[in-house]
Parts: sequence; C-alpha cells; structure tokens
Amino acid sequence: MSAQIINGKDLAQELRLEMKEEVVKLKDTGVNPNLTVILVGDNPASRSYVKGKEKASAQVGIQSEVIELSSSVTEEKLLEIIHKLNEDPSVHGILVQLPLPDHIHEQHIIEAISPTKDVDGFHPINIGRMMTGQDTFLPCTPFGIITMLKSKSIPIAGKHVVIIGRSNIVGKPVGQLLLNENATVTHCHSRTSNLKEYTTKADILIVAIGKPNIIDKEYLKANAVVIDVGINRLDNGSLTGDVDFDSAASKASYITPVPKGVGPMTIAMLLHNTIKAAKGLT
Ligand SMILES: Nc1nc2c(c(=O)[nH]1)N[C@@H](CN(C=O)c1ccc(C(=O)N[C@@H](CCC(=O)O)C(=O)O)cc1)CN2
Repeated sequence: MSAQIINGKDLAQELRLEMKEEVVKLKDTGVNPNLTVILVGDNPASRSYVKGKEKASAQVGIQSEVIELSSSVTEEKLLEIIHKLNEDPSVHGILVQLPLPDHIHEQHIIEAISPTKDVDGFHPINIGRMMTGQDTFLPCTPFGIITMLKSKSIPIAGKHVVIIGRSNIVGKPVGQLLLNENATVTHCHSRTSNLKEYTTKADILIVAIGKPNIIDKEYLKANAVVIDVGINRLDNGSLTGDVDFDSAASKASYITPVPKGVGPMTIAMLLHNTIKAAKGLT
C-alpha cells in the first residue's frame, strides 16, 4: 500500500475538541446551542446515525433533542412540528433524518425548515447561496470532504475532480463546492458510458454510488486522491465503501477508509453548522 490514509474519525475528534471550546465561549454569552433532530420510522441505520449525532453533540456541549415519530405519521403532522420548531427561539438547528417514508414528500419537508435553522444545508435558499459562493450552511458530507482535503493541504485549485454520483445531498453539492475552490469538475453517474475514460483522468476522484467495492485501481490515475463516500453493509454485517480499498490504495496518493472516513466528518460538520446557527450567522 502506498497511499496515505485520511482518517475522518481522528479529524472529527480534533474538530470536536475545538468546537467544545467555542461552545463554552458561546454559553458565556448566554447562548445555549440546541440541535433538534426528527427521526421518522425505525430504519436501523437512520437510528444509529441519529444516536451518533446525539453523542457528538453531547461531546461538544450542544444540547440535542430527538423527536421520534412513527413511520405512519402524516406529512401534515410533520410540517406542523417543523413550523413549531421554526418559531421556537431556543432551537437553533433543525434536522430531519433522511430517508423519509415514501408517502412523505422529502422536498416539502426540506423547504419547510427555516433557512436560518437548516443545519443540513439542504434548503434551496442555502443551496442557492452556496452556488453563488455566499456564506451559508454547507451540506455536511460535501463540507466534510472539503475539510478532509484541506486538512492534508491537498491542492484543489486547477485540479481535475471527477465525481461519481449525482445525489442532492452529496454528488451535486460537492461538485459545486469544489468548483467554488477553482477545481475543474466532471460529474459521472449511472448513465455515464465508459466511466473509466473519465475516472482515469481524475486528480481527485469522489465516489458516491452505493455499490460495494466497484472502483479499483484500474479506474485510477497514478497518485490520485480517492474519497470514498459509500457506506455499504455486507451480509456478514461488516461495512465497506464503494472503493476496493486495498487495490486503490496501491495506486492512490491519499485515500479515505470506510468506516472512519467521510461518515464521521458528516456529523462533525453538522455540529459546526449548529454552532454557526446558534451564533445567528445566516
Ligand atoms: N438529514 C440527513 N440525512 C442523512 C444525511 C445527512 O447528512 N442529513 N446523511 C446520511 C447519513 N448520515 C448522517 O445523517 C451519516 C452516515 C454515516 C455516518 C458515519 O459516521 N458512518 C460511520 C459508520 C457507521 C456505522 O457503523 O454504520 C463511518 O463511516 O465510519 C454518519 C452520518 C443519510 N441521511
């Protein structure tokens, strides 16, 4: 293996220590940061991510509340709860854990959250601000990826970044953030023909497909930086990314592991956004 590992778990821990001090200062000014998370249904992965958010919040001194709702809750009821939270001055950040049950229109829910409390950075107003390079809440996973690259002083400006995946929460916004950093960005997706033609030209390859181990060293340019956003649970219960780690690590210069890569950074950036919301910065 030649690649250096970018360990998101360790970096997230460092960031939490810095944020803990920031929260102490904020509390001295009388502001008690609060994150309210809404969990609908009993998807075990969602439940475990929400637990991770509660634990990380407690570590930095952010007060967190979880509102648990049955999978049969109506969209109307969920909207009513969000409207109440929007009006509650003690709540700084609101997050609805995704995915939602099929009968609830995800976009209606995202758009109901006040943009000033949208610590996920998913509201169209915040997405628009991000696109135009304004200060706003950045979507947590893309923000985490940029923070990981910067933590290793990996050059972004002028580099060719190839992203595989075009979801609203990862693929599209990470491309925009990298464009804001002056990278040249190519988006690939399930309908891209001859994927390798693109990926082998990438200085930085970001993989967010949701298929275990499908990207190996044959898809890489020598010394590429590989960011694996995939989290796939195998039948034996273990977690693996979208990238065949050992194969890719033999050719890459830097690589993120799964677990302990991008995932923990998603939660760290959520805490960052919550502190920003508590400071009233948007
Ligand atoms: N409202 C949101 N919903 C979802 C988001 C989001 O940012 N906002 N992202 C994902 C899930 N997610 C956070 O919510 C998330 C995923 C993974 C991790 C993480 O730390 N993963 C660990 C492994 C954990 C495990 O053992 O399962 C790792 O990669 O090391 C944190 C958060 C979808 N929904």
